[in-house]
Amino acid sequence: MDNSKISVKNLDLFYGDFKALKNINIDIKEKGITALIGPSGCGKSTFLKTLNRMNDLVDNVKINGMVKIDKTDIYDTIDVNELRKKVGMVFQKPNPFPMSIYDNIAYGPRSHGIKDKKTLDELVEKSLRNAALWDEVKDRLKKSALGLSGGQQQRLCIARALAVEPDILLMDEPTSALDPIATLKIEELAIKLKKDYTIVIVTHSMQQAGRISDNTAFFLMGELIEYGITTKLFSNPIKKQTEDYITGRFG
Ligand SMILES: Nc1ncnc2c1ncn2[C@@H]1O[C@H](COP(=O)(O)OP(=O)(O)OP(=O)(O)O)[C@@H](O)[C@H]1O
Repeated sequence: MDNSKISVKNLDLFYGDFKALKNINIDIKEKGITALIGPSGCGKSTFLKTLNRMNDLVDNVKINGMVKIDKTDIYDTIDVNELRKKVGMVFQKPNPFPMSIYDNIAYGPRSHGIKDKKTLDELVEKSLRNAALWDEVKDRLKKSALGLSGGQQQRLCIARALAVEPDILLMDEPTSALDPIATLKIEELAIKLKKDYTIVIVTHSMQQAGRISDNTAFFLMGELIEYGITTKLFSNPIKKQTEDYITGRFG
């Protein structure tokens, strides 16, 4: 599809001899939330990491096929640092750096050459506001990020990802370590951010996929079984495997 933000064609991924992704084809439109669901070990995280080449860091990984972002093959022509600036990532466990809240957010922009204090101050405030954290931390910016609650730390990690002004945000089970209230805040935040960003989120929770995503992709044993509009996939799945999974018959 021509207007895809992310276009994946015939993607296979091997860990050594093990084929973890099998001929994945998917087009993801700009903006909105795409949820990746499926039972443990089906390849959701592996697929997510192909979108910013995080698998490059794993030994013995072999990838065939094509991943295009904005029509550029990310395994061919693009500089990995530029790619990771454009495609931010948030992980399962909040992982703030052991430094102040301010420095956590300023870290990315500084590493991309921004030194001016006023510019950094503005970026820090904007990113924290975007991540719905500013009001809670504006009086303690110089305090350690490790003193924040788990939910605040996860929003800090989202703010840190936003600070380098990405287009795409990858989230790998971002609420699995959080309580229900912190989870709700992250979900509300994701819904707000999807107006401006293309978000791809791995979730174990079908309820979460149903609450926040526009489109859902169901994976099973390394294959993409079904992909479509979330409400339709959950109410009227095309494939039997999808129906079995969403009705709790396996997984
Ligand atoms: N670094 C690795 N080396 C070898 N095999 C791996 C590696 N990472 C993942 N795998 C295997 O690839 C398959 C897919 O794993 P992946 O983590 O992508 O699944 P997942 O759907 O995200 O699972 P979960 O929901 O449990 O996180 C699994 O069989 C897993 O054991």
